[in-house]
Amino acid sequence: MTEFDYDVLYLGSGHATFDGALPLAERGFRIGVIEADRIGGTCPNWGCNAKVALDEPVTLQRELERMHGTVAASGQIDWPKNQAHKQTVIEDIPTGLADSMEAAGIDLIFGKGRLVDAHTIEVAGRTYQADKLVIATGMHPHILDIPGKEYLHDSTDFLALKKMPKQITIIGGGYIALESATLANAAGSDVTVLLHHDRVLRAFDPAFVDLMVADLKKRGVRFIKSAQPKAVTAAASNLQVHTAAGIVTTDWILDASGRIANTKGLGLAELGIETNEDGIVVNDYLQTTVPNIYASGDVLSKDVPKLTPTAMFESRYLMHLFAGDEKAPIRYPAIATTVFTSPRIAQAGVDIATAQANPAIYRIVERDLKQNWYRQVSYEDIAKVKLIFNQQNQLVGVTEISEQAVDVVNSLLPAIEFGFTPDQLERIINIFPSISASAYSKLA
Ligand SMILES: Cc1cc2nc3c(=O)[nH]c(=O)nc-3n(C[C@H](O)[C@H](O)[C@H](O)COP(=O)(O)OP(=O)(O)OC[C@H]3O[C@@H](n4cnc5c(N)ncnc54)[C@H](O)[C@@H]3O)c2cc1C
Ligand SMILES: NC(=O)c1ccc[n+]([C@@H]2O[C@H](COP(=O)([O-])OP(=O)(O)OC[C@H]3O[C@@H](n4cnc5c(N)ncnc54)[C@H](O)[C@@H]3O)[C@@H](O)[C@H]2O)c1
Repeated sequence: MTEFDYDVLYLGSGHATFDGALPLAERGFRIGVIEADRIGGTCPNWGCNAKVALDEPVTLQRELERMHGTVAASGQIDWPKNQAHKQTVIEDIPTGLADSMEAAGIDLIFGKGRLVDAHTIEVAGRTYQADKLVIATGMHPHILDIPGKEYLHDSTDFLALKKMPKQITIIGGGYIALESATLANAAGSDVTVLLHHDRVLRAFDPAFVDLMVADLKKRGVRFIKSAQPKAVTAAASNLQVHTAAGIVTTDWILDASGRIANTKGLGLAELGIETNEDGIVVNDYLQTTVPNIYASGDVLSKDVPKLTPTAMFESRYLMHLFAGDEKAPIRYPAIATTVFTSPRIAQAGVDIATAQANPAIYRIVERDLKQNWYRQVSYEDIAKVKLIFNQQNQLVGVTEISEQAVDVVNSLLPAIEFGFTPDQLERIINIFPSISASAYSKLA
């Protein structure tokens, strides 16, 4: 191994890298991390952290609204202040991460990396060699290739808006489209969502998605179905989006039509590393078609959701594999996910579509949580849960729509992942009253 500069060299510094690279370095491995942009990648800089910081006032606004005047406040969001607060909260994260990595002995190499052979990456004319390479280059926003595409903005631009435009048009019906629609609407913008077909958030329970969309419509968000954009033109004081369903006039356009794996320009094809439309193809050990080159995080072609906790799990799996304390293929646990709308929709484990398709295996119990006295404390009016049990009465899946859905799903996750039996469920004594106590009540 000593002929190489490093034991492991990572391309990219996001969660798919640092959650595993750090402990690996602490265990004495020689690690290099190459980063072309900000340390930490999408999640802390242009994703989860930025988004959830901007969303905090929305949660508060909704709670004030539900309290029906118990607390006197307008709930109006001061967008420039919200933006400034978000910036304060996230701006030191890259430095903090870089300091931790350097303190653990990791070499940070800045610049755009490209593989030149199975052990070598070139950055700005210099080459670095390692026994193992990990490609963790993430994804970038897809931008529609239409006339006037220069007027389209991506989620990074949206999360950095200094001033909230009066009118926003959002293209797409995925996580980013719905979260941004919620945020912009709550901040006072007039929001139109252009849908490719007729449904949004296809990975979630359609009945719960309909409830959330109905609430957004009530708040003034306009959804236009089958409105594929064909062109954008500039008028005197605004923009016009020409769609299959007519012309939409707007001040600002967010293109949230998906994200694409960063596989181009890395020299992958030259090395015979297989890729497809979804990313880099790997085996169950996250190994590419070149045995000493691995891939991790969003850049992977995979069946599990492309989320931060998935990237973290993969980077830690590789850490254990490289350190020799893991020999088995990767085995993903139940992965919890939410869309940060208001109310949220969160889910984990077996999903509703699978449960409905297999009634002999799964039993779905639906509860309207408005009847739950604890939810009445915070006047939760859109609050429903679907619990999925197997034939042994073990909880195998949950999906909830409510303001507190994230905490409910997180608190039920151990029961799902470890297959708690009814007897074990009875032994769980949560703090009372609390959301976890409410989530676990009547499960056994
Ligand atoms: C707006 C938004 C909101 C999101 N919200 C959530 C959320 O709430 N919860 C959640 O779980 N997930 C969320 N996600 C998804 C989450 O951000 C990703 O799943 C996660 O960041 C993936 O980590 P990664 O390390 O695989 O990729 P990234 O974090 O994208 O890191 C890849 C890194 O590689 C670098 N890189 C790329 N090419 C090269 C090269 N050639 N040389 C050197 N460096 C290179 C990039 O600059 C980048 O820093 C969100 C994503 C977006 C866009
Ligand atoms: N809360 C979270 O965990 C969170 C939040 C944001 C993003 N993310 C992650 O980031 C990734 C990207 O999110 P996203 O919302 O960009 O993607 P997405 O795949 O969730 O949604 C893309 C949307 O664009 C639409 N679309 C696709 N092609 C189109 C076209 N040509 N014209 C018009 N519309 C088109 C799709 O129908 C879909 O509704 C996802 O993998 C997601 O896991 C997660």
